Amino acid sequence: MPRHASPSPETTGTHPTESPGAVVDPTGAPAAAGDALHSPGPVGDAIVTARDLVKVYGAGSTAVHALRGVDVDFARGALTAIMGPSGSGKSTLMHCLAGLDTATSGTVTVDGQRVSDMSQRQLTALRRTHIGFVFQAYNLVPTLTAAENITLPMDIARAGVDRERFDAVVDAVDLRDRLDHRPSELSGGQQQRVAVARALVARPAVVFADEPTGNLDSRSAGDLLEYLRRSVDDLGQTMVMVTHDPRSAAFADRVLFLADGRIVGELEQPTQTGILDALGELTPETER
Ligand SMILES: Nc1ncnc2c1ncn2[C@@H]1O[C@H](COP(=O)(O)OP(=O)(O)OP(=O)(O)O)[C@@H](O)[C@H]1O
Repeated sequence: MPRHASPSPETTGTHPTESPGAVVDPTGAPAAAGDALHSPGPVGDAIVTARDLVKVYGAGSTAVHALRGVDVDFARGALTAIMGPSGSGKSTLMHCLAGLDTATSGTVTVDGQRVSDMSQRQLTALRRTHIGFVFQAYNLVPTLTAAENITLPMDIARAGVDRERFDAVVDAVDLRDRLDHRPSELSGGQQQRVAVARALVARPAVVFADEPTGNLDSRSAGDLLEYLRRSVDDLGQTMVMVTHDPRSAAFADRVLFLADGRIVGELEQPTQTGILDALGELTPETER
């Protein structure tokens, strides 16, 4: 769902800060910003879904209820941000959606495949073929060039590299003139762009990004977010990004808010101001 025809200045994200995104109510009608957060409604053409997802770490009196029955859909070809206070369950949700962790109960479906029923072996195959990952640390191999790092997962899997896709991805993240460089010859932002290209090149159904700009300075972070946005708009890539940063989240089509293991609301077409207002509603005054 391309909607950012021309990226706006990096300092404000792609949405104007002056007009907050609307908080969506359960009937689907946009409500005025500042209203209480409401549960998200259904999403058409969802590529990732979770139903009544529960994750409990430990047992008995020390049990931690990280997810308390999450129902959520992620739309195909959209960039969705997940936000919420520390400990609200963002990483746990992402790990369960991506097959990196197993939920205690509930179901996860990725691209028509029921992740929650899979064996470890099937999960490994799913992650390799259907899911791309971008983490805070770039995790590049220092002895390989940018091009070799991008195709490494496919080389390991002995899968042929689709040159057309490779070119489209390299252009989307603007790495054409850096392909022969090793990571030590690249800036942090360029290294993360290599990591993004590596995540995208196998045409995954969905890319999960965990604080992808966490190691970058403000300018490089803004650039990276533009490239992530372009990957969604130009390549139709579905992307889910966990972030603490309202500026990063403002690049998304939709922001989901977690609190205490539950999805407590969402913003569509979010702005930084709308996100800050929503976070203010969720975060106890003592933690602000
Ligand atoms: N392996 C684990 N064992 C026990 N408890 C865990 C484990 N992983 C996470 N938790 C707990 O589950 C809850 C949710 O953690 P999670 O990391 O998903 O939150 P988060 O929203 O990603 O937090 P942050 O923003 O600080 O990264 C927290 O109370 C956390 O302490």
